[in-house]
Amino acid sequence: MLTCFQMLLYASMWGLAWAVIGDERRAVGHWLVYALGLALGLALMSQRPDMNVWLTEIGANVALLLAFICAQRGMLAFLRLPERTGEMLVLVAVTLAGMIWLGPVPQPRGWIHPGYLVAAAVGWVVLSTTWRAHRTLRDQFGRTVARVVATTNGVIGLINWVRVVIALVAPQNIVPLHVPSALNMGLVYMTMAAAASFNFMFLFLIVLRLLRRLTTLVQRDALTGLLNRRAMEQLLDRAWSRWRRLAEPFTVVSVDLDHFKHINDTWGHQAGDEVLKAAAGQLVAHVREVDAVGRVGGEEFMAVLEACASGVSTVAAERLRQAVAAEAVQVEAGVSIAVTASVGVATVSPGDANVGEMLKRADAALYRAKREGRNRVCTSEGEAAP
Ligand SMILES: Nc1nc2c(ncn2[C@@H]2O[C@H](COP(=O)(O)OP(=O)(O)OP(=O)(O)O)[C@@H](O)[C@H]2O)c(=O)[nH]1
Repeated sequence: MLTCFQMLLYASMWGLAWAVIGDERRAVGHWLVYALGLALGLALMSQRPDMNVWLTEIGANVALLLAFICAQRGMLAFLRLPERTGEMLVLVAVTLAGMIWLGPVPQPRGWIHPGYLVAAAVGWVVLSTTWRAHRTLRDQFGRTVARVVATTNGVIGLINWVRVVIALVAPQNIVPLHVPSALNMGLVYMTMAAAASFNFMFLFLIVLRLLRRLTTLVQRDALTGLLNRRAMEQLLDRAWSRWRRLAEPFTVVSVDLDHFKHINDTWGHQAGDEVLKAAAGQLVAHVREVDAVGRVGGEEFMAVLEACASGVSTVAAERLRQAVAAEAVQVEAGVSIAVTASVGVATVSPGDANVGEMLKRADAALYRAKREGRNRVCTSEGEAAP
């Protein structure tokens, strides 16, 4: 009954989550049914041998099997993996047929008991799903999380298979689940611990995913996926601190697309958006991994080049200008347009009192590039040949 109460607590937790977390409703719905199904199955089992034997034997076992299937389908839904519906339907049909054929057996006679049929099926569902989900879990949440889930699920699956093995090799040790025995108590505690771990782990993963989404919303530009102005400012502050402490130079490259208003006016806003995305892709593809690229205004981008002194900064900026100019963007079927960009470069210098002064120098260089004919790189010290 204690385990049943624990499951009802999880059910209320998932019920609450279902009401407030829109994006993960499918997975959360599965876990709500899982906790309710487990609570129902355990409640029915605890009524043995007083209640109807079909309900407490077959009914309870069916509830448990469906509950575990829901738990695993929830995991697959959460990871956006196929939910194996056909496979599960076959499994339920075969197990149900087997249980009905065996009929309710209130006093287990060795392995001849519907409960062991269900235990074998549950073990398979849990372990095979864990196997399938492991790599995706590791890719999305890292090794540690994947290991914790594999261990938790592994324990749940193995508990079920161990029950079947004990029933097969030492049937004399088996006493009905509602009768307290060392084996049964061990099973109950292990099940409680594994269930707690499973439920809290996935609640934690939902929160983690929401946090990641929020971070992305706060730091990324929705159109291009690049860092936004706020994220670039934070990044510049960190680069500035490194410069002050370690004298590690860095360079700011301001990139502004030329005549972008004309592109919008001629081909429409959507075509303009495509041009912005293409330029963003080109910029990201042409900086080093340690560098960062952001969209800091309508058609204005910025690259922060780490550990980059003035000698190489012009070469890097020129590479970015050429990369934008090299990409013809398709704005209509059969119509591609060339886009150019003006670029201003400033490398941090001992004369800068703060990062703002450095940015002003980069902006001044950019305006000079515009004034002097566009599609060129200007540095804050002097113009570089395009
Ligand atoms: N499609 C699209 N256009 C945008 C977006 N943000 C800003 N713009 C447009 O970008 C244009 C910028 O125009 P201007 O500042 O005159 O710059 P420009 O036409 O590139 O001229 P120069 O910089 O002098 O070469 C404006 O028409 C804005 O409406 C956006 O997210 N999508």
